[in-house]
Amino acid sequence: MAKRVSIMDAVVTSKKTPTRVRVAVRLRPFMDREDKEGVKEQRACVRGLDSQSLEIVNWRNQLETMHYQFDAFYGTESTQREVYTGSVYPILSNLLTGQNASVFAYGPTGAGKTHTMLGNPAQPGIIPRAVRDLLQMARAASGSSPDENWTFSISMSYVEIYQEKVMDLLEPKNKDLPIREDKDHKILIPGLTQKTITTFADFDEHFIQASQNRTVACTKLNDRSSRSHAVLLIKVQKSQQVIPFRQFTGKLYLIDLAGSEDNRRTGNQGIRLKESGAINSSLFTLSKVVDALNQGLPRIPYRDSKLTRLLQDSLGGSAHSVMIANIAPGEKCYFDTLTALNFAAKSKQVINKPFCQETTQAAAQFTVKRPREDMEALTTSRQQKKSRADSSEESPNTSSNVAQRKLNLASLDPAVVERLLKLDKMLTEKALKDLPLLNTPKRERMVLLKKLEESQVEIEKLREKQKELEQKALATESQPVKTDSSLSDSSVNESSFRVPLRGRNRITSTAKAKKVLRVVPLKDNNSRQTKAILEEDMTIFEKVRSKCSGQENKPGWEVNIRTDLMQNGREKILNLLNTGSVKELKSLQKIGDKKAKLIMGWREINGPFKAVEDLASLDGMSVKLVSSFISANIMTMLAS
Ligand SMILES: Nc1ncnc2c1ncn2[C@@H]1O[C@H](COP(=O)(O)OP(=O)(O)OP(=O)(O)O)[C@@H](O)[C@H]1O
Repeated sequence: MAKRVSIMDAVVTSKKTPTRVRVAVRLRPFMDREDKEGVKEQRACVRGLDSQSLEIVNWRNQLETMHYQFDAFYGTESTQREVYTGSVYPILSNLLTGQNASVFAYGPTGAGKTHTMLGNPAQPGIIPRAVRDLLQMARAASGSSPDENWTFSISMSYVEIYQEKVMDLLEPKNKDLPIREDKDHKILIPGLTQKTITTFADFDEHFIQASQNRTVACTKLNDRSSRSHAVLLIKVQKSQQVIPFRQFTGKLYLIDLAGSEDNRRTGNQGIRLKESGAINSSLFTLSKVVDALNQGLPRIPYRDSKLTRLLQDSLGGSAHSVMIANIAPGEKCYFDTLTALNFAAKSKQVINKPFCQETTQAAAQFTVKRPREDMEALTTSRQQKKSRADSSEESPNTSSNVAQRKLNLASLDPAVVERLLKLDKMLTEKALKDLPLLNTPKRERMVLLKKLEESQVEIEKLREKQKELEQKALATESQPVKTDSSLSDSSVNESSFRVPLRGRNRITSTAKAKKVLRVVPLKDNNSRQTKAILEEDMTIFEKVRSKCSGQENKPGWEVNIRTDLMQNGREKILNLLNTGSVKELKSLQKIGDKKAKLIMGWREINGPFKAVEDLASLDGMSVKLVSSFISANIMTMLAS
């Protein structure tokens, strides 16, 4: 039986390699505003020691300091580029192999999270740099392996979690979107807007517009304080354009968390206080998630807040994660800084298990068949039609059928498909990506359609060839074969036909007749007529062992029947095939109930058989089987 595989059935998951969450700390410089407020005159409570460690004053004893070690420490003089190249760029390549990654900025309000993630036109931050590099990496990888023919498609989504509601920043009317988890524990936001980006200009356009929808407000500690957690999702889809149409999807989360707020210092009231409550509560859940992961607790409270639900992949999940803890230098921020450092320190113990998942789309197109079935498919067009009919009878809900219907939908002229694909390839090669002709799934379907068309033409050609060969073989078989003089028994006519009893052992060379056997009639063995026919017209020879083909042949038997008798027998078989009832047909050798019914059916549809050989077009019959059917019945027919 042919086995059908559904369109997305073939899913391969790579080995999960445990990887620690990477933690970097960035200390921002004193700001002008802090100068005016006299904050700068205060002592800095924290300072860097080297590229990985820092010290902070011990609040219990001002003469002591506490040391912290991280994966990276960026001091007040560090540039946006240093932070990006040191901590973010190294994880980006994972996206192109179908793995997830996430970068999130954590820290108290006003400590520099938005500056680090977004920056400004003069000092672009992680987000614009990562998007630009991903676009470049994808472009370079598209042409790197012409044999495998990979294409990349990059899309973006942008959400904010404002007061425990997921808001679509690309489509502001999508408020309070749900967060779901699929069977592989991957987090999804159904209904979230996704924009394809092929150039950085595309990204800029969507991002700038979406950023205007973000909720920011002036607080005592920050003129433009983020009142929500902002999550930019960049999806990289890598698709193979040739069989087996492998596909990888990597997701990059770039997260600018809202800052923890001490409302005695922010002076928040009313709505700002409410926002602050939601922010602090979700950050508290974030801290509980990290604690639970570090303690190996069976329940991790991801579901206790929208933020942790969304970060599920980044903390203890499948992403390569980088946390950048932003801190401010002033003494006034001491406890916020200490809390951020403690959170950062415990986060670096969290272990993630990144893996990549590969789907193969081609599966639905190709049925897995045993070689025998392939042969049968080639010999009878009828069987082909039947199998096609079978597949269309499948339940409409099976995914293979869905794929089939998709193909039917795209029932375009093959020449049109060919031209569309060529055009699309030209556009891709010329990097006219802002003019996409076909989206990825459409293109894949077109490629599949073309392949299918080509295979069908190929099958048709093979079928023709097979028919030709069969006819040739038949013609050769039905030609008189000259017998060797050594076989010139009086009963063997020169123009006799050879009907093999054992096809494979048939020997037509100079085999010497050893002994003559009399055949016992198959039916009515008392009939005089039969005896006469047998004695007169048939002789069976035991063949001697022969080395004609370089190997020893087993002794075989061969019957030679006079041409006119042979013809007579065939006509009798043909007559029975055309007029016999099921019962009468079953009286023939090698015809059972099923075949008898098939013969009746064939007659009804096509009219009478013109030759016994027409039986080959029945399901389950072949030229070879018909030949052995004739051999098995001819003598009985002659005797009847
Ligand atoms: N490394 C830095 N170099 C120069 N300026 C910085 C740096 N970090 C932060 N700033 C400035 O400090 C101010 C506050 O930073 P930012 O808005 O990024 O803080 P935040 O942590 O995002 O605050 P909130 O949580 O309230 O949104 C901004 O004016 C920003 O430009």
